[in-house]
Amino acid sequence: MSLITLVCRPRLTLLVLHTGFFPHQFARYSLVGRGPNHSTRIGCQTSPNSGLPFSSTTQSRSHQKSTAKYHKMAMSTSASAIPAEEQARLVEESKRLAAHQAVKDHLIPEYTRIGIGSGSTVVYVVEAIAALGPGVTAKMAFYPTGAQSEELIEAASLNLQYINKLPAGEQLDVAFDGADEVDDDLNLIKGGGACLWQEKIVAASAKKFVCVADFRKLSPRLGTNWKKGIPIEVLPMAAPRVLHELKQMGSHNPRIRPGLPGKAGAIVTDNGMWIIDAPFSPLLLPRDGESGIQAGNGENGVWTVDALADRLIKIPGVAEIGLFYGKNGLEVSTGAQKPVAAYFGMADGSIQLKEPTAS
Ligand SMILES: O=C[C@H](O)[C@H](O)[C@H](O)COP(=O)(O)O
Repeated sequence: MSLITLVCRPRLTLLVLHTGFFPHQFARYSLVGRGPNHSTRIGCQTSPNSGLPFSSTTQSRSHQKSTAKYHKMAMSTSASAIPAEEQARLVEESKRLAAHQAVKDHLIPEYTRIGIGSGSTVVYVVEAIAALGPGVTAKMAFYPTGAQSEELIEAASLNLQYINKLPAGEQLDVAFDGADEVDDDLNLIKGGGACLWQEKIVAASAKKFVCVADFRKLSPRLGTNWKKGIPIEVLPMAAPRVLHELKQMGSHNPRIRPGLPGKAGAIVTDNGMWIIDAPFSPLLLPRDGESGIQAGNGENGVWTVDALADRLIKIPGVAEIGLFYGKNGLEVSTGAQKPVAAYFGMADGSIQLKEPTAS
């Protein structure tokens, strides 16, 4: 890979790179800085993402200038214009591109403890790590977030270790994971593949959590592109009363996720729980509440991410929720749920990187 251009401004850095993944075109790598005011046991599955549109044209105003390229890409890849096979290929290449760049940027050879998330994008994270060879990886231990990532680690002949063996008070150096949707504040929806509880434990155990995704996951607000609802891991015996409470909170048609076609009845997670998918109207960002607008506390079904997450986790019977919110690892030394960086492979072969900026 050869660096062609490097431009740095206070909140915007643009790197233009060639990559080997898209030999037919230049792959661009853009870093978008954000201002504070911008806008049968099935266990973990690879998330089908059928609820996502192939292309997304939604971006906050503050991102319009820096993501003009993104709009161009989205228009040129409308679902009707591109055959399904080509769409699938572009999505897979986008995932691979994001994953390889994230590993290149964040897997420092001196690291010894690495968290590996779940889903179809993480497959390329493991691919990129394995490609580094035993000379780099032999002294590293890899911590899975469920049965699927455990298999990925073993299949790549990487050293498997478990989070319950992490000495108290110590942290992973980095954790990589996918997401179903990522908003302007780097809040995430996760759990589309029925993994979320172990993912949250591993992400919160890492000094830095890095998210990898394809362009369909990029969204100004959670619930804009991902319409299936917020995945909530629940104790099976509590499911009926959790459903009732979710409806009272304004969720539109929350449902227990079925295990079909693989399993009749409810899907069962790696932790023996069920998943409820609870759709809400697109969630506001915390600043909407702070700006004096009377919204975000559930009145008329309108929630901010933080208010909804705080409320959901308190429902008796809820084990964990698929909202990753609050602080990131740059803001707190332990327990952060939000990523310090999110890499999006774009359909035109570029990479968009979202990072928090100091306020
Ligand atoms: O439950 C699944 C996990 O949260 C995944 O990380 C998430 O669904 C994204 O999966 P994928 O990379 O397959 O889109």
